[in-house]
Amino acid sequence: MLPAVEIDPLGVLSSTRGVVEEGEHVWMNSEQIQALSERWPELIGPAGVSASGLAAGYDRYHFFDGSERSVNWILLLDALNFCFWPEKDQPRWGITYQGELLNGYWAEAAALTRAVEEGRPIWDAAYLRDMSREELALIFRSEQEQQIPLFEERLTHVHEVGRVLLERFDGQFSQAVAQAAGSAVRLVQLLVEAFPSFRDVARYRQREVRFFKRAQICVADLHALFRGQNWGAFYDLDQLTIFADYKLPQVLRHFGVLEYHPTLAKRIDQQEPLPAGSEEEIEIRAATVWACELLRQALAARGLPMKAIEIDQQLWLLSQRIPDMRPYHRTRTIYY
Ligand SMILES: Nc1nc2c(c(CN[C@H]3C=C[C@H](O)[C@@H]3O)cn2[C@@H]2O[C@H](COP(=O)(O)O)[C@@H](O)[C@H]2O)c(=O)[nH]1
Repeated sequence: MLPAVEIDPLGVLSSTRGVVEEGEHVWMNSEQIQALSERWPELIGPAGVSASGLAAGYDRYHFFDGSERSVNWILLLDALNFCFWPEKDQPRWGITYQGELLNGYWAEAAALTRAVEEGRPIWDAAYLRDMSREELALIFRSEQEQQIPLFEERLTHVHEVGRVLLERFDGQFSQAVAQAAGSAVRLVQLLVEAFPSFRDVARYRQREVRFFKRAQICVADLHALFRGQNWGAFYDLDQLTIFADYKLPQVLRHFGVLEYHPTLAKRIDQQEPLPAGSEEEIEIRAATVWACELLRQALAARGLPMKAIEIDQQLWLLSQRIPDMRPYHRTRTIYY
């Protein structure tokens, strides 16, 4: 049985609880959660993330000028922050930035930083609303000739961000942040209500299941890049959950925290596509949310209180450094 959770205003923990309890394809291993909580200090090390919430050195891929332009830039970053992996046996999409070959999320952030440096006003709502296919292709251009996956969906998201910003927030996401009045939960709810592409909600056996991954990470990124100041200041970040992407389940499985039914494990290890909305996909994401909640409780019990978003960041950065993990699940989706 899963423990009770006092506060869950977004309804992510409560809506995923049933999936974890009924799931038949994915399990959590409580001994391995305990073991991971005991290894945590040695794994994460004293460094961990720098005070800014951004791991040292990653700032260079993120445009930041402290103005409302940065607030719009972060919204765009997370409107496009999904699905960077190629078709089976194809090379990954990536870009060369400042002489460094980047792929995945880092390539996305760097491409959007490169765009600003090249004079493309991607922080301007009208420019986003009217962006051409050719312009977006230039923004994500790759020397390796690979096209970023789900290009058309990304163009749709760019237009949506511009249009909704102009319709609802006078072109400035900072106005939405101001309306949230310091509440991360409120801003997540605003994002999900106003921007359809952020409405990361699934259905599992006739029930609604909420993950809100890109809405939650957008708020966490605002907090990190603004170092908790002005548009990055929130009083209830402890009420956010981890962000159910494809790297966290991969690293949790690596530590034996998540276990997959042999049939599912085989499909994932052979990089077979896992349909969006399938029971297996939803069970992987729900178990990821709950495994991190149990890890958070185990860490707190050992005198290591951490927010879910801090556990998320540490696990994700760790997942970027561990070589030769078994593949992550391949669900072609705009949600993560
Ligand atoms: N759960 C969680 N998922 C995260 C992130 C990030 C980057 N954010 C941090 C980076 C710098 C700052 O510290 C930000 O906080 C990207 N992703 C997801 O990973 C996937 C990309 O993986 P790969 O293909 O290997 O690049 C994709 O689903 C993407 O949406 C996170 O932090 N947590």
